[in-house]
Amino acid sequence: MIVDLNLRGDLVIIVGGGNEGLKKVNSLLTQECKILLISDSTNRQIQNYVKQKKISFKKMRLVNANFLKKYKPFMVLATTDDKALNRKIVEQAKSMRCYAYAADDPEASDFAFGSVINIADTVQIAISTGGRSPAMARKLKLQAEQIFKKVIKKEDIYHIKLQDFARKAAKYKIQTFSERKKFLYSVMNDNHVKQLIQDENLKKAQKRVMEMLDNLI
Ligand SMILES: C[C@@]1(CC(=O)O)c2cc3[nH]c(cc4nc(cc5[nH]c(cc(n2)[C@H]1CCC(=O)O)[C@@](C)(CC(=O)O)[C@@H]5CCC(=O)O)C(CC(=O)O)=C4CCC(=O)O)c(CCC(=O)O)c3CC(=O)O
Ligand SMILES: NC(=O)C1=CN([C@@H]2O[C@H](COP(=O)(O)OP(=O)(O)OC[C@H]3O[C@@H](n4cnc5c(N)ncnc54)[C@H](O)[C@@H]3O)[C@@H](O)[C@H]2O)C=CC1
Repeated sequence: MIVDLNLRGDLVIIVGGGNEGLKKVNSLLTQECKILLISDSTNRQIQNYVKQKKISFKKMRLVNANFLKKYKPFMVLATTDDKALNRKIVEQAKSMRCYAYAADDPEASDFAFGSVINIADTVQIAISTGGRSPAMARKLKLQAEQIFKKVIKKEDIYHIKLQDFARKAAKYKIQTFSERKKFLYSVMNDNHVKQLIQDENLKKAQKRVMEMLDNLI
């Protein structure tokens, strides 16, 4: 099952600062969570993230998973190249009731990563082969990316941003679900809104939404 996790404000610990550790940091950076990376060495990209204060870093050579007890993570990702250590980290994380993952151990992990197409940090499309072939998941992503980047247009991204605005305003001002739904579709199909979005004028489109909302009441 593919789900879109809400990690906002949560602590995620990544152990291992190599290729896999970096991939995981990159997936988490957009999620507004706190990221702590623990590793005895890192690469340049990770060092840049530390300098930019996007992640916290502890330089440490681990022999077991006892260090985890000091923290209250929501999720723990073991990405070292030491299988026995990764397994110990997963076991410790599970005993603390947090979500556990090891890059080299799909059986022991609570979840797997999909191959994700990210469009304007607004739409995410995940492809998974359920562990059958990560290489094919990547290949299909590259193929599908070409198509989705044509199908999902700049206007759609603006419409998503405007819908986000409109549904927050509607939740506050319109009492019933069916009326809110009708209103949101009317915003999507409104010719004036469509024109403003064509002109990339989100501010005026938001004003138009508020007018439409006022006209309802
Ligand atoms: C089960 C899963 C759990 C997980 O880690 O999440 C898993 C497990 C493992 N992958 C391994 C190897 C490779 N992984 C990739 C690539 C990706 N792997 C990803 C996900 C997943 N990998 C989950 C299943 C997803 C699914 O099935 O759809 C992607 C989609 C997302 C991501 O990693 O963020 C990302 C592409 C991202 C992108 O670019 O779009 C490549 C290809 C390459 O690098 O070019 C190879 C080499 C070729 C090959 O093996 O296919 C090994 C080591 C095996 C060994 O030692 O031989 C294990 C461990 C094992 O199987 O024991
Ligand atoms: N799930 C996936 O998609 C994939 C998984 N893998 C698996 O992921 C694992 C990691 O791969 P890479 O990141 O490429 O390896 P890597 O060698 O680039 O990185 C390993 C990192 O772990 C750190 N580390 C190792 N032992 C440590 C210890 N005792 N204490 C603290 N830090 C320690 C190292 O300093 C290094 O930063 C491998 O076991 C590999 O089989 C590899 C490719 C894809």
